[in-house]
Amino acid sequence: MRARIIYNPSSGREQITKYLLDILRIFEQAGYETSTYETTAEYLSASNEAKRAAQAGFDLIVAAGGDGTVSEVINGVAGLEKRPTIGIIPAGTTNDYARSLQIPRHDLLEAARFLVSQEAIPMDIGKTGNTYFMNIAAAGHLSDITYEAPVKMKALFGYLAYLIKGAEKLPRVKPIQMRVTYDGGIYEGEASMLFVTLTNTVGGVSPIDPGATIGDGTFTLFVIKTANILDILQLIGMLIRNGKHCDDPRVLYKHTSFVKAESLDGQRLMINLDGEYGGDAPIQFTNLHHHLRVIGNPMNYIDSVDAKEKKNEFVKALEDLDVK
Ligand SMILES: Nc1ncnc2c1ncn2[C@@H]1O[C@H](COP(=O)(O)OP(=O)(O)OP(=O)(O)O)[C@@H](O)[C@H]1O
Repeated sequence: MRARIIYNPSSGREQITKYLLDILRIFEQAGYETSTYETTAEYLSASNEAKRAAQAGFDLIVAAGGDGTVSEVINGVAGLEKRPTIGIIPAGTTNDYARSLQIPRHDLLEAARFLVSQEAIPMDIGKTGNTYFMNIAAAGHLSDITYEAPVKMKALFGYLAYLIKGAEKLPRVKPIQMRVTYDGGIYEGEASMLFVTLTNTVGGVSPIDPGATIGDGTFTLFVIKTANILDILQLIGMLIRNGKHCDDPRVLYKHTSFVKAESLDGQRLMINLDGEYGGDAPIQFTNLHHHLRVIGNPMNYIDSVDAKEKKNEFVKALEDLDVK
């Protein structure tokens, strides 16, 4: 068995290089003939190397970095006929995907030991055009906000902090007349944003969808029909407190294997794929069922202590704003 570790030396707190020899030792001792590749700032360096290594016959490709590196590695191999198993050493700042797979996130060596001791499981990924996403596609005003917000606000908790702190100052969010097509239905009407999710943790908030079964071939689709900031904050409160947002009449909530989103009134509908700009609507997302084998355990997600603390902070911030 051969493993290729693609690591981003600049991810997170730049710790990965320090632990690299120990990580190599863990993989070698587990029976992998292991080599490493250091990514560069050059566009798609992790992607290109992942593709090359897959074509060279590596059995396992480990993305050691943040969500950006993981996304690049997955995009490098997802279009190939023969795809290696993917492992993740979470060395970034948010590490959403690793969180949803329950990979240890606070100790790089523990993550490496986890990878050599756990099974790979088949995961669904999303496809739009020639781009793949593993966690979330978002569209609408919330993604507009992301581009103005500082980099660290990429994650959902960042969005929330931004929304909550700036609630009074935010420009009025104008609804967009949208058509959203999904398995067996069409929503046509006003909406401010939509989310298409594959895992149950986004920006550290989980579960996004208490009714989701990870890897069942469907996305969870949320269309937020309201553009009123107070309504949106209330929905966020429900998401954090009890998951009741799924049943709220201001939300369209579906499980579907494809989604098509269109803007009907000429307003720009920007798409964000796993935290990066991913083009404009009209756009179609397709769920590729069990397309990649990824090491981890996406079931039975339990909030970590830090997730609980963050949730409490947000509930408090919402209460301070008098959002019930
Ligand atoms: N050697 C390098 N020097 C500088 N930047 C790099 C290098 N290698 C990769 N990059 C850049 O790092 C970015 C990806 O970072 P990544 O997501 O892995 O870490 P992060 O931003 O710290 O974590 P997170 O996404 O979890 O916040 C890409 O934009 C990529 O071009």
